[in-house]
Amino acid sequence: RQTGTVETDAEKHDVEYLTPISIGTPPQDLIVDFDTGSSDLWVFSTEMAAKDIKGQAVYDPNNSSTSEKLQGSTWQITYGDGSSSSGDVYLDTVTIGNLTVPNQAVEAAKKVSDEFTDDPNNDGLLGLGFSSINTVQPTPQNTFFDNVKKNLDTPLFTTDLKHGAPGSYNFGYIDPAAYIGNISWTPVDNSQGFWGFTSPGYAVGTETLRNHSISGIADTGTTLLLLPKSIVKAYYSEVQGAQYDSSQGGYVFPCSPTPPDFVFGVNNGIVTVPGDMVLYAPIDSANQNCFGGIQSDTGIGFSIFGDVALKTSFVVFDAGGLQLGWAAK
Ligand SMILES: CC1CCN(C(=N)N)CC1
Ligand SMILES: CC1CCN(C(=N)N)CC1
Repeated sequence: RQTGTVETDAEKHDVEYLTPISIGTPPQDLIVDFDTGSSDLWVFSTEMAAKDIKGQAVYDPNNSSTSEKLQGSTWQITYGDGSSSSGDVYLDTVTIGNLTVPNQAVEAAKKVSDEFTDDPNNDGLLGLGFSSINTVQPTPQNTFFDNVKKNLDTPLFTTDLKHGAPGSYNFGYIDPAAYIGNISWTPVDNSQGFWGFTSPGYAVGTETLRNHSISGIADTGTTLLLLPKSIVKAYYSEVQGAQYDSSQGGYVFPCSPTPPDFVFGVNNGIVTVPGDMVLYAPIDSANQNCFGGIQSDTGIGFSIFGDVALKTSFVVFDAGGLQLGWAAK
């Protein structure tokens, strides 16, 4: 049985976290977005039109002695922000850190939308959601984690995303040095293929927790913390000068003073999002006004505990116990 670890690094404003992987023989190195909110491993490839590739590394199945085309299989995925990609499928060796899966479904892109073409540092996505929402047709394929978990000491992975510093994804073990205090555990609802859970409530600043069920998903592929409109309104009502700015598509507020912390419950524990993490990014060159890291989940159907929430914590994605563990660090 094994364990593994790989370092992940944030793009500007922690908009996404990029992690190196190797595909094929000899190994082809790509840097991809590990995404617990989806379940396809897809990469830029030599099958794409040259105009759609602007700086990304590509996977060339013809340059891998271990690639094997999954005849007749295709994939197509659209993400929450409207971006999309599609293509065909190979089985090939995929290595993350010291962990290798010999026959991983590698979804080679033939087409990607502009959001991906215009993101030169991102060579694809590695889904860490449940394989039930893999988009390969006619036969959905397993995620890397689903394929590797039988070889792990225990079937879990952990995230330790950080603000403006390298973080890590660990597989098969819980690193006691990576967190402080106790881990708060809560059951996972994977019925929609996500790492879903229900938080019992929230608080603004130092007030006591308000009882308010918040059902959402732990999602490394979403940048912000997207919550019910009523909670977002309650939070920004306590931020001086905060207002909904339709041109920006969300709440903005003066970058100073630092806004209050946002706290959400996890079972009988709490997770604190420090006010300075809610200061997501300046919207003007004078850095006067900032776009909020907490925004509304309207239209999605559930909340999304994205990177703004995850980077405050050490989080255990436990497929064995079907539970999420949140700890401070
Ligand atoms: C429900 C949505 C959450 C954001 N997405 C994602 N991380 N892949 C898409 C699905
Ligand atoms: C979950 C995915 C959403 C779309 N992405 C993007 N536009 N770069 C990547 C992450």
